[in-house]
Amino acid sequence: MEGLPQKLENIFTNSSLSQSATSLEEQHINVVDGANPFLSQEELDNIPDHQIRHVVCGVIFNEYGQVLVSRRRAGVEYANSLEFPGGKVEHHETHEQALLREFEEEVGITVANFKPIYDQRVNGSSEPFHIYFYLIKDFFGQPYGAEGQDVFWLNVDEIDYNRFPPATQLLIQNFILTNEYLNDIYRR
Ligand SMILES: Nc1nc2c([nH]c(=O)n2[C@H]2C[C@H](O)[C@@H](COP(=O)(O)OP(=O)(O)OP(=O)(O)O)O2)c(=O)[nH]1
Ligand SMILES: [Mg+2]
Repeated sequence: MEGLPQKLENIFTNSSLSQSATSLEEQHINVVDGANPFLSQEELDNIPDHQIRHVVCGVIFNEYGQVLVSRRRAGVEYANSLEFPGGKVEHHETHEQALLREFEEEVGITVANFKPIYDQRVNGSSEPFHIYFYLIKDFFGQPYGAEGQDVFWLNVDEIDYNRFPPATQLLIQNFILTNEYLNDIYRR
């Protein structure tokens, strides 16, 4: 793990999974009841790429190996759950442009140098979406809750993945807590 900051190296070698998942209700995460019918994974996969909404989210580490997290506000899908900053890609945008815009709008920083980590199609409450998570290797500025939301740096060993939406739980379990893969990406 040459080249990685010491703390980040520890994260990638010492992580373990001990918690078991609890339901969203038990976690007090509000799943909005929508009219969207539940689609099987096969049905989700059969939606043409240009007909499904794209969502991009960014995972950023600081020099202490902490990860940037914000809290979703009341009244939105997955209200009060934690999230990685990001949002919906607009029609004219690339994923990179959307990440740049979302990070400026939501946490007031300029981001650069993106590496894809993981993506998944999801049954949203109002429409299906395809969510893409990127590792963001560079950023400029000090993050803050630019939309009035809580934003904070979290030690990776303090992440409770139950507090995130389901797609993000999978990302955390498979690519952040147990991680050789992310380390590989980080070095590329
Ligand atoms: N930002 C973010 N969204 C996530 C995560 N996990 C997850 O399932 N989502 C879902 C929640 C939403 O249904 C969807 C889009 O995110 P969003 O609500 O942030 O979209 P946005 O910033 O464009 O917000 P808006 O303009 O629609 O209000 O992605 C995550 O880790 N971060
Ligand atoms: Mg957002």
